[in-house]
Amino acid sequence: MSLQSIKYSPGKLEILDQLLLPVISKYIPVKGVEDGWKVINKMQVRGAPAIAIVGCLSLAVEIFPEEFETKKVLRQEIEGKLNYLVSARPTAVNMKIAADELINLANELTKDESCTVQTMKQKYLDAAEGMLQSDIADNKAIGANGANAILSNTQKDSPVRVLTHCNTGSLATAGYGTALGVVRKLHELKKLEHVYCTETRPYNQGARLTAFELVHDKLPATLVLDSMVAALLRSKNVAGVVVGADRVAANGDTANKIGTYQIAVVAKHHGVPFYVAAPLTSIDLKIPSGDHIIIEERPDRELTHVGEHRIAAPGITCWNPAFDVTPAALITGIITEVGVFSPEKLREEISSRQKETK
Ligand SMILES: CSC[C@@H](O)[C@@H](O)C(=O)COP(=O)(O)O
Repeated sequence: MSLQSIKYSPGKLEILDQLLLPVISKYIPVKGVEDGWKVINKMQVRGAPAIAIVGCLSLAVEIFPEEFETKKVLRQEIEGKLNYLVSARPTAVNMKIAADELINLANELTKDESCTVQTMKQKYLDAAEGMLQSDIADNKAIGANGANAILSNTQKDSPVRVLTHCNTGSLATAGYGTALGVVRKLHELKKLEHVYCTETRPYNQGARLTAFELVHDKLPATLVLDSMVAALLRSKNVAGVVVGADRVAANGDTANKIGTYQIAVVAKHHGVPFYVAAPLTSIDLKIPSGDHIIIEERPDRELTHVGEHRIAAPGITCWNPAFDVTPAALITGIITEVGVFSPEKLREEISSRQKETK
């Protein structure tokens, strides 16, 4: 069984504390929105889809035991608290899209005279819980679409070597993963010769989390440092790079974990296809390009220390953007649950489908 980052039952939410992995596997309770904001901001839970699911479920467990006098009060609670959760980490769009969707639902139910306040609360709980189920199904579809795209660029019957960055697996989602879902699907099809995962400094999502998942699930895998990617693509016959996304703009520019951009540049130089795997909930058609994406900057300590151990010279200043933007021109295809699209086709293909799914 693959790792489970989020455990939920009505009124109870726990997350696997990703700051402690891979040394300690410990679930911690999330009792409400304040806890939800903190675990997202501290990165005890991280990965764009997992952030959104935990955020919305943290409000679900908070309102579960509460009684609301009117629908207006409940609606204000939903709007205020979801917007607060959006502020925990600004780059990934999934929490914002989920918040907007749930606030719309609350607005509609407030207007609907046949709906009681109890029914309105239950509908919020159902919608938040539904995100857990739909995320896994979407990831499986992304896995199948992505494996197919990578294999279609190669000689059909030979297993492939791929490279991935950061952690996009079960730990970053409700399960299975996006880019790591593509890797998992290749393995299920017996078409994965090898996966290379980058260390992903400074937070080491690759070395700590992706490597943990790959070892746990017994996939043929090797860890490389971020600085080894050019050497790797030159010498190891890698068939494709597949990474996740925190926000894809309408023109296909993609914000993802810092270091993604330079991998895309290196992939272009070596003629290696570069894929972004992202659910529709990571695609932000409201912004025309990556220039409009706010990049979160995190504390210097992530660069100067590994755990409690200082590795940088005291007194040095640091720059620590958590994400970078890969220009669409470097992206071969964006793998979604509804198909694989070139950046140029993204807006046209996705706009109707995002509406359909609402
Ligand atoms: C399916 S996870 C997609 C992205 O969120 C992932 O690639 C990433 O950049 C995670 O960053 P993180 O800072 O660990 O939340």
